[in-house]
Amino acid sequence: MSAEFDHEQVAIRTGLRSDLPVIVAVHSTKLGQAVGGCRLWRYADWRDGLADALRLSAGMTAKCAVAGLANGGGKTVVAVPESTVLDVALRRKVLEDVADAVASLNGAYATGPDVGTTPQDMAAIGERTAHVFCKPEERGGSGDSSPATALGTLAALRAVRQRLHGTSALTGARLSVVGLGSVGLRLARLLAAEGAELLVSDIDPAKRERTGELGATWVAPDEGLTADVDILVPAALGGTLTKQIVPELRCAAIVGPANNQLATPDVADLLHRRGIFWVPDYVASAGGVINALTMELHHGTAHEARKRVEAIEHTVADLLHAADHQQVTPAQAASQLAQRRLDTAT
Ligand SMILES: NC(=O)c1ccc[n+]([C@@H]2O[C@H](COP(=O)([O-])OP(=O)(O)OC[C@H]3O[C@@H](n4cnc5c(N)ncnc54)[C@H](O)[C@@H]3O)[C@@H](O)[C@H]2O)c1
Repeated sequence: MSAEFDHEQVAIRTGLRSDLPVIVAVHSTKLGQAVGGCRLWRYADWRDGLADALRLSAGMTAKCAVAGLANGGGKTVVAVPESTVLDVALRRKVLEDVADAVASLNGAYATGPDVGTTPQDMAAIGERTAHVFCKPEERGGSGDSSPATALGTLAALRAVRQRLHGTSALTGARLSVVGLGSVGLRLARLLAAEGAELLVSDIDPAKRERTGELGATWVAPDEGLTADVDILVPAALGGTLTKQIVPELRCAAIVGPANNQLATPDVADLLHRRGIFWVPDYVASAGGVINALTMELHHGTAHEARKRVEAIEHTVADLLHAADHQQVTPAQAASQLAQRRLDTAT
């Protein structure tokens, strides 16, 4: 993030009902209404929550711009002190405070689920403001974003497979999926159905039961990361790609839905120097947000939403091509594309 303040506005208020700090950062509305999830998380110092809101809202601007969405970036963070017990009653008050903060921005920003919040919480927020997405299907929303995120990651994988082996079919491709949660398991099922050869891993040993249905081989997460495969698919938490792990990697490419995969930004250059394609996580994982925004904020059909999610394949193919052409990393090509789209916005 730049050292200069480059957000359009940041609202920080003490929630009237919850008495907790509610932070809404609107980074950009150049391309359209700013969007970004509501993070309900514990912080030792509320200013760490502010730093998260600033960083994550800027990330949403880039994510929407590269995905070709007519939206900008924003984020809500409710910074819960470590000593506070977040019971059902307090949670309800928090959601009402968030709804009022979002409503006060008069449509500049819409919120959705993030770490610590769910589609049900969005329904509660939706009782006080229309500027919310990913409500449950029975409440008129698009519901759980994991299936669309998995589908979008599959599209990104196709582009990389094409680049590596001249075919977009994943049949016979060797992949290591690290993390069998909501997205990882769905993605592994799609890959297994297409005949990919899968290694799967998770820190939760109970997930091992899934290997049978997937026809996959179970390995420890560390082994999964450094396995000799075509494509590594990080689908757990962030920060797994460290400077130390880069020399150990034996994959040709890394494409996965996990957020913030790089421990530090310079790892993108190290991967590039090792000849490993790394598709930025915010590009590969955009399916969920593309689906929700297309259906809920832009009132498109499920079919249109699916087509836009599948178009991630073209986005990634174009980025790999641009990276080659300009002798830059795919990460640099993605941020250049985002900047171009923002610069040309009217
Ligand atoms: N759910 C979405 O629509 C969505 C959208 C964009 C990005 N993402 C990102 O994708 C990733 C997965 O999301 P999810 O919704 O499936 O989460 P999840 O919590 O359902 O699943 C995460 C899985 O990773 C496992 N895990 C945690 N640490 C691990 C480790 N060190 N090694 C191996 N496994 C580990 C957990 O046991 C769990 O099974 C997250 O980084 C999330 O931020 C998700």
